Amino acid sequence: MDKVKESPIRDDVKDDKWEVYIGVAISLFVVLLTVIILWLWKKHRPTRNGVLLLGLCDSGKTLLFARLLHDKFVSTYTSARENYGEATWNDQTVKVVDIPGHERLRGKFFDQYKNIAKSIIFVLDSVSIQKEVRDVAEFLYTVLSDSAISSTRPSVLILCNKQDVTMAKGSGVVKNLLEKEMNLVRVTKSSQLESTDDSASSNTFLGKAGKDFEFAHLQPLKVEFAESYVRKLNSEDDVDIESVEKWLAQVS
Ligand SMILES: Nc1nc2c(ncn2[C@@H]2O[C@H](COP(=O)(O)OP(=O)(O)OP(=O)(O)O)[C@@H](O)[C@H]2O)c(=O)[nH]1
Repeated sequence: MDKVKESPIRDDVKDDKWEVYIGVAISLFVVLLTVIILWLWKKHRPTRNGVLLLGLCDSGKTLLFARLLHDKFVSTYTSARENYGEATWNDQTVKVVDIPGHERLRGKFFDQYKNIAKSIIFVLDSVSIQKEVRDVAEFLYTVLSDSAISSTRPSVLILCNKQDVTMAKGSGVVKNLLEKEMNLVRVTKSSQLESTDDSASSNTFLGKAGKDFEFAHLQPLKVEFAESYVRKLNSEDDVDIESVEKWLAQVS
């Protein structure tokens, strides 16, 4: 009887099959690993649904916070820590954080919450703005030039508060005052950076080099201005925060 000769190709075919199986298994493993890594990254990534209330001491942040969240007047004192609460605008639940204005505290709390900022309300006292313009501009410059802010670009509202007081400056005047002062602050900050050769600085240059500072030059970071009062001198329950509520509904 003739012996059936085994084809030498058979082993090669078997080997090829195994290679295909191993290839498919490796591909599946890589896909699965990618899905797991993406899922873990998404789970641990901070959700940007925060509204940060920033500004100097006594600008009215805590009163605004109480109005927005509880629709009531509260007696306030200089905040030593943040106030935190949740509110809903446009069917979106957002975290509202009132950051203390004190110079020694605001940096720490801003750093803690800046990564969740979807929007920032920078509250200022429109009565004392002329006197405080340097401090306001310096803090505002620090906030807007922070690398976390320039990369995530939250919507920014500069709220000219205390409009119930006759001496209060309107938002147009405040904007002009701030643009002039931001120009000076930018020169100081830039020369400070040059003299320290701080190449690791996390702050960005604001506006257009060689041109006077304008908020419009910060695009695509959008900075808007509005007016409000969260109480009247002799009437705690007379408020006007319509501009803020409209803006929040727009940006939430
Ligand atoms: N007339 C008037 N007074 C205001 C207004 N908003 C706040 N105030 C008063 O300003 C003072 C400071 O208000 P707060 O809300 O505590 O200020 P803040 O910005 O939270 O201050 P810090 O906690 O120190 O950062 C309080 O006496 C308020 O009653 C306003 O719109 N009009």
